[in-house]
Amino acid sequence: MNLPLKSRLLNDPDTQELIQCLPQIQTQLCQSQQDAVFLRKFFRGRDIQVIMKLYRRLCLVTAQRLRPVTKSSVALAANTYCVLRHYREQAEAEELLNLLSKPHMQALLYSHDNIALKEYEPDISSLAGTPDKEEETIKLVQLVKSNEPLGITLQLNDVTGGIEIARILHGGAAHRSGLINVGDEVKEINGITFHGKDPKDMTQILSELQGAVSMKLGTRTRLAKDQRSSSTKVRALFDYNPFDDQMIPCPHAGLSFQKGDILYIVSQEDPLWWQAKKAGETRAGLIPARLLQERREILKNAENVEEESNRRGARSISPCRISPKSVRSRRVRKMMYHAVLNSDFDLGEIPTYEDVELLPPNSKTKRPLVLIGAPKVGRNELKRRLMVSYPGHFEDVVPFTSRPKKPTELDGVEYHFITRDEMESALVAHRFIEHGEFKGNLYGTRKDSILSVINSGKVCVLTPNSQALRFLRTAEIKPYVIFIKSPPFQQIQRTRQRHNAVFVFEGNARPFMSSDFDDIVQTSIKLEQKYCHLFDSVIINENLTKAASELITIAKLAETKSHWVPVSWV
Ligand SMILES: Nc1ncnc2c1ncn2[C@@H]1O[C@H](COP(=O)(O)OP(=O)(O)OP(=O)(O)O)[C@@H](O)[C@H]1O
Repeated sequence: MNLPLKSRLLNDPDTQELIQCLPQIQTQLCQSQQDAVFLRKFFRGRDIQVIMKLYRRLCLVTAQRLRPVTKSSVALAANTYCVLRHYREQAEAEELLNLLSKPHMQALLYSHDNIALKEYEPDISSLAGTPDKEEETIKLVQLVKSNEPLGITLQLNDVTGGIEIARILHGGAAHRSGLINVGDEVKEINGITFHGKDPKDMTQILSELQGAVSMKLGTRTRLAKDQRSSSTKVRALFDYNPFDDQMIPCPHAGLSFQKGDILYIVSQEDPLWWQAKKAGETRAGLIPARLLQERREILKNAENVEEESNRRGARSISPCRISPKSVRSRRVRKMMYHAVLNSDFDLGEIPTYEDVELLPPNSKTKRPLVLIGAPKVGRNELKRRLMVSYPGHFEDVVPFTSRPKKPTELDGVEYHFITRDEMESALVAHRFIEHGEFKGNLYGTRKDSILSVINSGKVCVLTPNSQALRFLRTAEIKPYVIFIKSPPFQQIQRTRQRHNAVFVFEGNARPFMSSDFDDIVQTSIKLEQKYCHLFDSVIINENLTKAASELITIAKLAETKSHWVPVSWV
């Protein structure tokens, strides 16, 4: 049976074949005349004829298409390069290495991969309907990577399984290119597929890439989040090495620093990982944000407190140790608390970052010098030497006491003599930066005594216990803190014995013993561990003359140069 079809469609061999089969189908399948009419109409319909034509075209394209041998010749060449480097002594290998390193060759391979990666199938979507407006676009970015990292970190998108750009580090190669955005999905880099892989593995691969880096990125229509910039400067209160950090998204993107380093925070976009750089550096790196570091420190402190309490159980230490009157000074020495184990201060502090600013020198009000150190390390000896170096320039403060005045003493010279009641009410009003009790009498240093030296235009020199730092480090006082550090055991023993140094306790002087040196060294180590983030300078008190001259130099610098201080002091 012949069906009247338009000649245009009759020329289509597939349609013709189908129509020729119709009588057979009709005989075998159609039970009723009505069904046969329906089938005839269906096959004569325009839609089925277009579909058949399309199908034939697709079959032709598939059969004729030239397929590339590889879609990742750049990666192949890179691998070959790495292998061949070990055979440089062979002329052929050297020649091939030369060839592969030529920019033209690399560009050729890169173009090859680009073409190979494009699927030149017929655009079915244009036949089927309008394309999806939400569909991502692919961009190809080429960067040249030297020894510096690309400056990106990766993260897994749990929904799509893709690996996305989590951060772009300020000043890094990716940032400078201006072509990469946070949220872009990394499809491929140098022919290596990223989708579905572990971001850590891919980060490692990224760090090993050298030379031209070809990135195929999927980018959505949504705008990448702006990287919030920040002009905060902080002093690091802890040491940090990204390669020791299990949590950092990419150790190569991290910035290592040491306690006391000043860091410029360039982005706080991520609540857990900030981007920071050091002074004079252009490239930023990742550092743990304050929030993250605080959490870590709280955990660490909890462990330390437990260890400490176990240790203390074994050897009990008096929390209040009072040192006696010095044979050299007419004033009672005021080491009233054990300097290491008063936990009030320690528990209140979580050393992460301190916001800082540069404080310029002020010729009218000079910053007090605060010498911190282990008992008997030599702070008062150094203070004395400093004060005689420029008579009238430095001044120490006169402490208060509830002890009755002796006939040989003058009020306001050795001490300010006040009653116990007056002393106690001043203590309640927090007027003392440190205080203690010795043989039933109260002794202490008042804050207003320090302020009056500062306001007199002189440089106040203090040797308080380390806990007093908490009350001294205020915008009002702005102390410059110098740690007088003990040298190791053998050196402290040698220098003190050579100098016939005396250990003064409860008014009695005796030579130093081995255990005294051991105490000084150990306490010094503990003090440094606990408070080094508060020190502006450190002097090792080994050779007395040298240490004193260092102190004089530091005192001059403290007075004449700008220094980083807590931002609230400026
Ligand atoms: N570098 C040094 N070399 C030799 N002897 C030193 C040195 N430094 C200090 N001394 C001596 O050590 C002794 C203790 O020093 P000093 O009294 O200054 O200690 P301190 O830290 O002020 O003690 P305290 O904490 O009791 O106030 C003194 O006899 C002092 O002369």
